[in-house]
Amino acid sequence: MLEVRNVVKEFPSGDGVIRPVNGATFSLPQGTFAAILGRSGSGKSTLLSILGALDTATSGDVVMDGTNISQLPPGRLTEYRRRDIGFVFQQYNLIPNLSALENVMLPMEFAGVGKAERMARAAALLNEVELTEELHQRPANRLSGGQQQRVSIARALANRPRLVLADEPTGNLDEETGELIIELLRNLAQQENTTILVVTHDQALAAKTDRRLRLARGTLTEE
Ligand SMILES: Nc1ncnc2c1ncn2[C@@H]1O[C@H](COP(=O)(O)OP(=O)(O)OP(=O)(O)O)[C@@H](O)[C@H]1O
Repeated sequence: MLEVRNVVKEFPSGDGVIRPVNGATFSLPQGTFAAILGRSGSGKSTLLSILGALDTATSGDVVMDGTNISQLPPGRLTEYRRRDIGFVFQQYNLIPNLSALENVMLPMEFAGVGKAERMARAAALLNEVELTEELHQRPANRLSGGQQQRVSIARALANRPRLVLADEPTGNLDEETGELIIELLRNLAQQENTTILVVTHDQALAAKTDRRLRLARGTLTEE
């Protein structure tokens, strides 16, 4: 269960501050597939960074399965990010000179998983995202945008994270490919019992999630 309690994030701005997140409170039971909606500049990426421990909240608490992330020392925070969070980005962020298989194996190497297990898990995940034929292709020259995003989803799931954060994962894809990616995320949330939180502008895609949270003027409302 992910619990977000009264999270506030301020940035200095001129003489004062801006507060793109101003008292966000919600909770997501494990395995939920949820969307965050909101206009450009409404603070969606800021909130995602806080949940993924890439940034810290000004105040408030993020609690994952009873552990208050907001109070972890820096070393434990890195461990939390590495072990419990998977990230999916609009730009895929794959390593161009590594094969699809090697890209998915990499986070497991950082987590200290042995080579045979890394290979087996990476191949199984790439099979789940229907890239069995592309294991040894390199993203840069041989994979389409949709295929690269599927590799990045497999990579995000590599260490069996409790939470996957996806920032506009379909932003660079055509409508049909975008729908396939969302479908895939939904199925994986169920199969792997991972909570998935997707930031999207796309209402049609958001409609496929279990929960929709709208961020406006710093606060979240359930749609
Ligand atoms: N590091 C920072 N320093 C100062 N201001 C910031 C910082 N990061 C974000 N902001 C400001 O916080 C507000 C929210 O930005 P954020 O990127 O979270 O919005 P968003 O909803 O993700 O937007 P988009 O949909 O365009 O990606 C914006 O006004 C932005 O300029």
